[in-house]
Amino acid sequence: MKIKNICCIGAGYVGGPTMAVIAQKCPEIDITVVDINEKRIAAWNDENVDNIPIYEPGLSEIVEEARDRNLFFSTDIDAAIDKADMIFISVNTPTKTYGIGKGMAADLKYIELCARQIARVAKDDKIVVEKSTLPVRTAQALKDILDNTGNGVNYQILSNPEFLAEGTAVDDLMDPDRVLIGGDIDTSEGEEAVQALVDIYAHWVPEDRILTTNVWSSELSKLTANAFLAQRVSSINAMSELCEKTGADVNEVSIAVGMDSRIGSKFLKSSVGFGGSCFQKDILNLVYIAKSFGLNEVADYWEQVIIMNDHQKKRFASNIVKTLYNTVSGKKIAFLGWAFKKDTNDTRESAAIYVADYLLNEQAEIVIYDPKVRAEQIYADLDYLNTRTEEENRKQVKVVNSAYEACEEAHAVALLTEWDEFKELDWKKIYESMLKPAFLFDGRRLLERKTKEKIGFEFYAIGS
Ligand SMILES: NC(=O)C1=CN([C@@H]2O[C@H](COP(=O)(O)OP(=O)(O)OC[C@H]3O[C@@H](n4cnc5c(N)ncnc54)[C@H](O)[C@@H]3O)[C@@H](O)[C@H]2O)C=CC1
Ligand SMILES: O=C(O)[C@H]1O[C@H](OP(=O)(O)OP(=O)(O)OC[C@H]2O[C@@H](n3ccc(=O)[nH]c3=O)[C@H](O)[C@@H]2O)[C@H](O)[C@@H](O)[C@@H]1O
Repeated sequence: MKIKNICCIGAGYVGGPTMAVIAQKCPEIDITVVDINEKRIAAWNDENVDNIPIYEPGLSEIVEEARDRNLFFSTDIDAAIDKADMIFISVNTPTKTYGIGKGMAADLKYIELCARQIARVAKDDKIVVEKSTLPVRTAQALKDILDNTGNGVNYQILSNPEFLAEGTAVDDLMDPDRVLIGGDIDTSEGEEAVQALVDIYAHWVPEDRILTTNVWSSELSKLTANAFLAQRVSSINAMSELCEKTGADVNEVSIAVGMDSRIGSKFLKSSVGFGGSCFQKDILNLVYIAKSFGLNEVADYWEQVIIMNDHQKKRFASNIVKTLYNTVSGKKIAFLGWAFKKDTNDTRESAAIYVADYLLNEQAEIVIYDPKVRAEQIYADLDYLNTRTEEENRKQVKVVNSAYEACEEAHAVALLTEWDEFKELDWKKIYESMLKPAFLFDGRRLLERKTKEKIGFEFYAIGS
């Protein structure tokens, strides 16, 4: 079966870049990415390609090449569904904030709305692809909704989880470690649907890296991969606290441990804590699923990854207060970085938000600089926590356009995101503009201790 038209529901961090790359690699397929968010679609269509809503190195060039050739962004969801042979669902699946499973389970209302819309609109057979990260067995629920419309349309449901990381989305999509496709491989229709998706990826991914499994293995592998990755960060962060007490250095420990080929060197960088839209939500979801099967030990095991991460963020913030003579009330703290990692404008669950909230509770004044995050986003992140009024957040927090401006007359600088440009700053100039003693807290192990101490900073870095 040859796919001619694809519709992707959800023009976010996954839907946008993923479809842009498929469009570039498969010029014979027409791809329409749709969303209910009109502003987002307008931004994807912005004449100036630098204004597309998601910042990812290399993405704007690809969008520029494929847009209006075989890549389209639209709010006309019905039309795109009607035309498509294959429909990707790439909508958000946040943690539930209400009802049963509140604070843990994945909220599947957006997924269900998509399924109902497809069921209402579709007139001919469709392959529906789960691109969003979903609890294991969600495909069954999708199938129930789609099959019960009684309009004679046949659906094949595939699971094709996305493993891209933000900041490297384009590279990850161009050269993935693996592409995972789960389908109903016991039937010939299922096999045919799986093959249709394999054929798309095979335009640029070597076939030995395209893995096909049953649907449940595919759904569960995505949650497992994120849990394992986050667990590595929590594991090294747990060691960072022990390093600080013993004179060991977490970077040295990480290199020594990572050289064991059974352990591997990647994802062992100690930090102020992992952020991002997915690690926490996906682990909470895993914990919820385990509990719902009565697997309490399994649930507790994975929950500890989150507990450790919360501890790391809190410990970084409380260390700032302790070091600044047990009070930051009325003191100016400069924040370098707000995004949850470098090379992205995404701030979801960024450690910086929680460190700021802690310090604001201690009545600090915070001045923030991030090269890619806008002031409205920073205020929205703080307001979302509901810890204080919007007016108070605006009074206590300022957002500025340069690192130097942020640090001027600050009592302390906290480095929260590992942007490369922070390494190149004129740290002597920063030191001179600060109040003394000038404290520098490196939450990312980005800066070299020796040179900063030589300048005169009181220097603290995670894990040393
Ligand atoms: N952000 C990431 O790096 C990764 C995310 N994922 C998963 O991919 C999924 C999507 O994540 P993101 O792209 O980050 O989310 P996002 O929030 O950036 O984008 C989702 C989009 O779906 C739209 N949407 C929601 N309901 C809709 C509906 N009924 N009809 C049309 N549009 C609708 C929203 O308006 C939004 O623009 C999630 O399940 C996430 O766990 C997987 C791998 C990486
Ligand atoms: O499902 C998802 O959303 C994605 O989640 C992560 O990608 P992402 O969150 O974009 O970014 P990561 O590079 O994984 O970083 C996550 C957080 O962990 C932190 N981190 C990462 C690695 C490390 O060694 N130390 C560390 O503190 C980062 O600073 C960041 O805050 C996974 O890496 C992707 O494979 C997955 O597709």
